[in-house]
Amino acid sequence: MLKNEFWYRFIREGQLDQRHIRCCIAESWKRCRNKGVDPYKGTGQVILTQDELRNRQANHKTLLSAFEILLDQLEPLYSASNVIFVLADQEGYILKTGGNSEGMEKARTIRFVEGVSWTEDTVGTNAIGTALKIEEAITIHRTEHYAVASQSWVCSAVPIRNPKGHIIGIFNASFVEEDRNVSVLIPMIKLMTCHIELYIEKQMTLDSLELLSKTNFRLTANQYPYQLLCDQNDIIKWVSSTMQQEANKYLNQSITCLQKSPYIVESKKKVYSSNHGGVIGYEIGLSLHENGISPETKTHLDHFHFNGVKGSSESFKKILMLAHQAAKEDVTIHISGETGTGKEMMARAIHENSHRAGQPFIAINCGVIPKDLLSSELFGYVGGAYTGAKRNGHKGYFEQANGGTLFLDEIGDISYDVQTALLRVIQEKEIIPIGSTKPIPINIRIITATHHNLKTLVKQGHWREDLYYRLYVFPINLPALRDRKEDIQAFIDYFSQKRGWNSAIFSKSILAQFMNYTWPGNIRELMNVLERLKITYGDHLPSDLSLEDYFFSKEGEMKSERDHINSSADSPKAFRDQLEKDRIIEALKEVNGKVSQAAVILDMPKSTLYRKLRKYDL
Ligand SMILES: Nc1ncnc2c1ncn2[C@@H]1O[C@H](COP(=O)(O)OP(=O)(O)OP(=O)(O)O)[C@@H](O)[C@H]1O
Repeated sequence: MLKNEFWYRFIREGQLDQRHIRCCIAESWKRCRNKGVDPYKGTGQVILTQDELRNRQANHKTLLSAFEILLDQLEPLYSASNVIFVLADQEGYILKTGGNSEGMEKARTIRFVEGVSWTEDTVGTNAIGTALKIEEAITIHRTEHYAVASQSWVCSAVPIRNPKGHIIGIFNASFVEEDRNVSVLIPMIKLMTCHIELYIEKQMTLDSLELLSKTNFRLTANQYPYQLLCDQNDIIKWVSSTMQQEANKYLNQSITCLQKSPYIVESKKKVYSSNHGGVIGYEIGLSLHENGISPETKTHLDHFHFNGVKGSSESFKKILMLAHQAAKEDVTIHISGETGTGKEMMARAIHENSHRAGQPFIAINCGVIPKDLLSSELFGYVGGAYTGAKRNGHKGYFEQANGGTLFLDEIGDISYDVQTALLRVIQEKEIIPIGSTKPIPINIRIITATHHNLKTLVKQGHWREDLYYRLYVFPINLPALRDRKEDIQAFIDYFSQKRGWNSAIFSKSILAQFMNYTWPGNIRELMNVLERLKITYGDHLPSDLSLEDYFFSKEGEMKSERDHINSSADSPKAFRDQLEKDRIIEALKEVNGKVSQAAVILDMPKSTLYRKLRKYDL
């Protein structure tokens, strides 16, 4: 049987002789038949306009350069034979052809030329179209082509991939000679394709470097406070200093990640290479959504379960939004904020809204555990590890929290040695209890908190920079109560209701004093003041009562205290401690020294209160 008899049988009768037709060809013919491709046509039919072709070529500048450089080098090869080389894009449009002039002339007769679509759907089974379909290199011999127009050709095509493995084009070699040894064709073209891919990779690195050198772009800087640079593939490569805090979240992510962010893309402008004139990336100008919350996230906020006052202030809504995102992503979180702003409460809420809910949540205040005991408390020890150790050893907090969340409060207070050990645990995801050699795998989310400015501690050399970056992955900065005063009424209602008090008894004058005060002890102090008023007056709160004696500090003193807090890294702790000590004394006085009752008033476990009594020598 003549070779094209198999083709005739399929076209006329739909018969496929599996012994003589390669499987990949049989599959392709079936696809062509299903798509209704006309086997008696098969010359190029779908043709781009000049402008469309120019646009496609501009979008594939690097690919074209690589192809043209290769063509120059292949000149001795094609001048001696009628081979032609074809570059197509990832959609099968021919971007460029080159090679033997006689071969090019023949190619023109079937419209195998620039700007023409050369897919299976348009011209039937062919090397370019079928290679795109099966995502593999393929040679199509003469009558294996579905359409007669191409049946005097032998063509080989290899997909060109970018460094991520995505197909960005096709490199094809075609010729019309009868008796050529085609077995070397595919390896040869694969080698050439490798050259193209290496060239593209090198060029992408150079483009990336050039893009980063353009970070001082001014065009959008005055217009938009937030800016990004993306590479050609829309991957974020640089964020402006106004977004620096969130750099970790966005760098090397696709720009589509902004859809769930508080930012809106306002402008996108091409960045051209000064070297080759092609597009190397985009300048993106951003603005904030109204209230800094994207509409999508806003609808999700209600689903974040928070066991306390959410309030209505925009500042806290933003925090809830961040917490909601953080809860879903299992990232390491650092919560900062003044004393009593609800850092532990937020850490717990994040845990409860995460996939780790139901697993342990362990909260430790690193600041109150004696420095020499902290390591053994965190990492545990085996029996007989050191003098004074428990006989059966001790399970450290890391192990206790395994599977869940470990909240390390006052992380700024830990020693350099503990920092080193902590870094190791984060990197290795295992702990080795003191006195043991056997590592225990650990799978937890770490949330840290501090009133210190960790960055300052790093600058001063007290804190390991590498650990800082490990912990500071997702920062959440809780607002002070004075910055969310619109929530004060909600807090009054909440705490009053919890203690069975009617919040309607607060006169306008008392509420005004609440609103005018600066709340250095934040929510905890507000809770305390309410508690003391309740104990003192019950339901008979005088409407003209002056709260001066109930507030931690008079307004004048308060201001200087706050200035003091802001000016030094160490003083807030002393200030906080004083505040806490005063609270404890007050509570004890009120219940005639009964620790368990004082613990209820102070809203802390009895064991914590005992620890604090020791700490403050009470
Ligand atoms: N949004 C809220 N709704 C109701 N109660 C809250 C809220 N935020 C905090 N509280 C209460 O305020 C008190 C202080 O909160 P928390 O201990 O979480 O603060 P903190 O910032 O961790 O304090 P510190 O820095 O002193 O450790 C707790 O009794 C907590 O229950």
